[in-house]
Amino acid sequence: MAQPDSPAHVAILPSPGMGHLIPLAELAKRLVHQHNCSITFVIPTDGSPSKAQRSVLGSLPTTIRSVFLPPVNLSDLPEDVKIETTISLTVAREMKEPVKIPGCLPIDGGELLDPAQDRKNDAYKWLLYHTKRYRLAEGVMVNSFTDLEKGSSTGFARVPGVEGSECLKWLDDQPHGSVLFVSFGSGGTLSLDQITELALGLEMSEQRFLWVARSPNDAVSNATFFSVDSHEDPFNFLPKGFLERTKGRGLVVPSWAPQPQVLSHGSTGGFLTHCGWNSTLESVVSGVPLIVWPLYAEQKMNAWMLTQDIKVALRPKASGNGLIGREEIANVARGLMEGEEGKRVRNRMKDLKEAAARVLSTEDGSLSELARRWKNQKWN
Ligand SMILES: O=c1ccn([C@@H]2O[C@H](COP(=O)(O)OP(=O)(O)O[C@H]3O[C@H](CO)[C@@H](O)[C@H](O)[C@H]3O)[C@@H](O)[C@H]2O)c(=O)[nH]1
Repeated sequence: MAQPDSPAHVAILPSPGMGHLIPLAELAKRLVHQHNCSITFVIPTDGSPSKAQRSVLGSLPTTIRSVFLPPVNLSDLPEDVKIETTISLTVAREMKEPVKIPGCLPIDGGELLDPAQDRKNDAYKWLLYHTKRYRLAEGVMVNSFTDLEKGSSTGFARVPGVEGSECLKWLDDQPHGSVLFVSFGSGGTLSLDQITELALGLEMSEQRFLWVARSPNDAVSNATFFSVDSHEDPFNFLPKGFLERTKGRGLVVPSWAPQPQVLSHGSTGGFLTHCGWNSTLESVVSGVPLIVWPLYAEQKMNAWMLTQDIKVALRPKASGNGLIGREEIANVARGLMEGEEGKRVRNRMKDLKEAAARVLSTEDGSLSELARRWKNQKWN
């Protein structure tokens, strides 16, 4: 409850999906740094927070706090449920299910340790404070042994560390502007046949590439929207011998890569993207031209704008069976990285990068006005 000259405390409720959390995290940083607001993220979820969510939230200044709402059980929804319904239910429902801690048997909330029971109590805040700091440690010694707590030790080993640095190191060794980054956002998945065509197309193109691969889903194209992680090892679905044949020239990473850092790396020269809006903006900010491959949501509209209006992207065509074939992928990848058409979109992207830098370096008038209104708001 802000007094006229005390800083506003803003609660941000991002709807599910990394593509919604990431821009709000950027907004939160601006509100803290430029307008002295304090921020609490209130995050809905259908399970335990994903690695990617934890990594974004963990990278924020300590003045930005986050609390996770109890996970919602969505298992009784019909199979053909649309993502908009799932998102709405995740934001609206109260959870009565046992808490799912990674690697552990689901446990009734009442059985959790005492300080977790009363959110108003200081002990609860200290519990959150200390547990969040565990991830800062290089390692953790635990007074137990694996056979006693198999599940939880596996879950614990999956907590994110310096993951992602592998691909940045690999990029360091590649020539300037030579690598095509291939990624379908936080939720995008392809069918098995399409994965095969994409892999063989990248191979045929003879371009360098960094591909964030997920296991296939033949039914929907946004199968990892909520969880990011593939359910099965994506490498099991690549064509036989593909990794060996492209070794050195291509790198495949499972499920997630540090995308903004990849896009701003000097070796990255193109981005094959599903056209999520954040991916689009991140590419613009880094001046990286695009190959557009829209999958769901409003991505076709973004692809249209990028190819037809501002003309910073090339678009491969699907064949009669709905698949984008390997030859088409190879041609478009070569076209972007080496062709005349690629040169044209690259130059336009360079101009846009400069325009984006101008916007980022100036004070945002509308945000200042909003912060001023929040600050002066009279609360009942
Ligand atoms: O391996 C990865 C994959 C993604 N990201 C990040 O995740 C975000 C993905 O956002 P976005 O490109 O917008 O894709 P979605 O997560 O699919 O976003 C949803 O929300 C967007 C609006 O916020 C819409 O434009 C999209 O269509 C919708 O799918 C970006 O910041 C990426 O940098 C990574 O860091 N590493």
